[in-house]
Amino acid sequence: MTVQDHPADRSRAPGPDGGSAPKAVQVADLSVDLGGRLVLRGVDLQIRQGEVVAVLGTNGSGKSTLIRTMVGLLPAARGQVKLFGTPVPRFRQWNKVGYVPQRITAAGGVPATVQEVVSSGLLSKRRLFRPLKAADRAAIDEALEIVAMADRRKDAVAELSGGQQQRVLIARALVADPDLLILDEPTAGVDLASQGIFADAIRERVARGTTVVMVSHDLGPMDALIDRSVVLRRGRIVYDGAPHASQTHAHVHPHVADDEPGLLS
Ligand SMILES: Nc1ncnc2c1ncn2[C@@H]1O[C@H](COP(=O)(O)OP(=O)(O)OP(=O)(O)O)[C@@H](O)[C@H]1O
Repeated sequence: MTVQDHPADRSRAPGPDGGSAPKAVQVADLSVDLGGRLVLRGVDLQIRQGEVVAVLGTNGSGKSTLIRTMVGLLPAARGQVKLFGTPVPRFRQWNKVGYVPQRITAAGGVPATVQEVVSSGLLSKRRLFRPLKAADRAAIDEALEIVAMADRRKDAVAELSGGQQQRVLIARALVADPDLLILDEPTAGVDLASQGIFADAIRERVARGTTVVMVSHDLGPMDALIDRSVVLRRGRIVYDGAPHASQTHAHVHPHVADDEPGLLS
C-alpha cells in the first residue's frame, strides 16, 4: 500500500486497490447481548485497509464489547463482523491481526518471561512446541527493540511495571507483523515514556499501511495519527467522521459510568 503523507489524505484516498480490496473490518447491524442486556445495538462500521480509527465514548458505552466481538471473543446476537471479507466465526488468518486487550493479561500469575510472551504472538504462524526458527527469533528481537524491552527479554513479566507489561503486550501484537492492529486502551495507566515508545511503534506501522482500530480515553501522542473517530453511546454509534469534531460528541468522563442502574441482574 502506498504511504500518504497526511493521515486525512490516507483516509480519503481510494488507494491503489481502487476500493476493490476487502475492507479490513466490516461490522453490519451488530447487536451483542451480555447477561441478558443488549450492550451493542445495530452497529454498522466499515474500516478500509490502511485507516486509523479511534473508538471513543463514555465508560460502559460498549467500546470494549465492540472490539472483543471484532476479534471473536464475544458472539453476535444479531448481525455480523467480517475481517478481510471473512465472517469472524470462519476467519482463520489470525496472524494478520494483532490484538492488545484492555487490561493486563500477560502476567496473570503465569511465570512467563518477556520473550515467551512475545513469542506467543507467533503461535498462529507456527505449530505449538516446535522450536523457534531464525526468522521467528529475528521478529521477536525486532518487536522487543521497537518497545525498548530487548534488555529485559529474560525477565519474568510479573516483575515489570504496568507500563512495561503493556509494552510487552504491544510487542506480542506486533511480532507477526499484522495487517490489522486492534488495541483496547493500549496506553491506559501507562507511563509517559512508554506512551511515547508506543506511539512511535504505531506511527511506523501506520506508515507501512497497517490498519489500526484503537479504543482510547486519552489519545495523547497518538492523536495526530487518527484518520477518523467513531463515538459510541449506549451501544450505538452517535458519531462517525473527522477526528476533531468527535471531541464534542465524546463527552468522555473516565470516572462516570454510562450504565443504566438496575438493568444488570
Ligand atoms: N459480562 C458482562 N455481563 C453483563 N454486562 C456486561 C458484561 N461485560 C460488560 N457489561 C456491560 O456492558 C456495557 C458495555 O461495556 P464495555 O466494557 O463494552 O464498555 P466500554 O465502553 O468499553 O467501557 P470502559 O470505557 O469502561 O471500558 C457496560 O454497561 C458493562 O457494564
